[in-house]
Amino acid sequence: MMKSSSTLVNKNTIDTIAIGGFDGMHIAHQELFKNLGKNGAIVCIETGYANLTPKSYRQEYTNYPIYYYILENIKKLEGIEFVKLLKEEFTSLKKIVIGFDFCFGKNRKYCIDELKKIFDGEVVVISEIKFDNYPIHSRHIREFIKDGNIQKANKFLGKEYKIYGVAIKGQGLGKSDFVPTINLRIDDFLLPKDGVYITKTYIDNIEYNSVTFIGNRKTTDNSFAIETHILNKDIHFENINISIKFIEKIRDNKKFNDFIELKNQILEDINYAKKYFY
Ligand SMILES: Cc1cc2nc3c(=O)[nH]c(=O)nc-3n(C[C@H](O)[C@H](O)[C@H](O)COP(=O)(O)O)c2cc1C
Ligand SMILES: Nc1ncnc2c1ncn2[C@@H]1O[C@H](COP(=O)(O)OP(=O)(O)O)[C@@H](O)[C@H]1O
Repeated sequence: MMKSSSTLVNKNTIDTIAIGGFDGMHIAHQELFKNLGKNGAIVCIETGYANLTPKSYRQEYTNYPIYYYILENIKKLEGIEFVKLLKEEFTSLKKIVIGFDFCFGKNRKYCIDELKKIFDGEVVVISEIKFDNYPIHSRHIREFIKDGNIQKANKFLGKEYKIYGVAIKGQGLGKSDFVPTINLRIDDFLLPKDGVYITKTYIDNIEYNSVTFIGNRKTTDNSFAIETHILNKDIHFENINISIKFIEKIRDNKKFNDFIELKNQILEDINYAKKYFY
């Protein structure tokens, strides 16, 4: 039932765990982790809809080992059964760190008070963390990203929003008629609103300044594309695994009357991004 992302840590030494979904590994999640001490671990409840840091991508944002429970497998457990499961998994467990709104088990009927009654160790409860008086939650961050409000999403995340994908073949028009681009296929990650963004692109762990287009190529073949143009470099790469960090939205997607108008706009986008970087 449980999958460990860390093979280096002996589970029996873990004395403190933080529990939650932790999609995004945002600022509030990091506040919980500050209470984990030197033998801590993170227990992720996988809901199946995590799309800010899906699957094991959460590990990039913490040095603590992460263990996963599939929600489907544990959601029917009574409180006592869930705590028993945790104690069996982590035989030295003494402390559980949760947020103010943590509930678990059958019909989510067990919350902080019940956990304190059932668990014979310490329960540390973190009160609601806010940014500029606005509560920080993954669902709010998803809305910011869907609105293209990347700067706000990044503030809540405490880092730049990053997605992973693979390079795929494009129309072959970029190089000849516009600017060269890497076309991407992205699975699992939430995509920002259609438009053009200032981004950083990572290939083989090398960071490149870039601009990224997301949307239907209304001016050419109308098909959906995610395309990145690397600034100031003609790159050749073998690795098809690519990641992109979003910094700021430049503009919405648009249909142009002809290729020349689109090319001029792309050159303007590039200049705008260059002003940010250089
Ligand atoms: C910075 C940038 C901005 C773009 N903006 C638009 C746009 O507003 N409307 C559009 O139809 N296509 C836009 N595109 C996509 C171009 O249509 C696309 O790069 C071109 O069709 C080449 O596609 P290919 O790489 O598959 O050959 C943009 C591309 C880049 C790199
Ligand atoms: N803004 C917050 N302040 C304090 N604790 C939080 C906050 N957001 C989440 N938590 C706690 O972090 C853990 C993971 O919560 P989760 O539900 O995955 O986060 P989110 O609410 O962002 O979706 C839970 O124990 C939860 O109570």
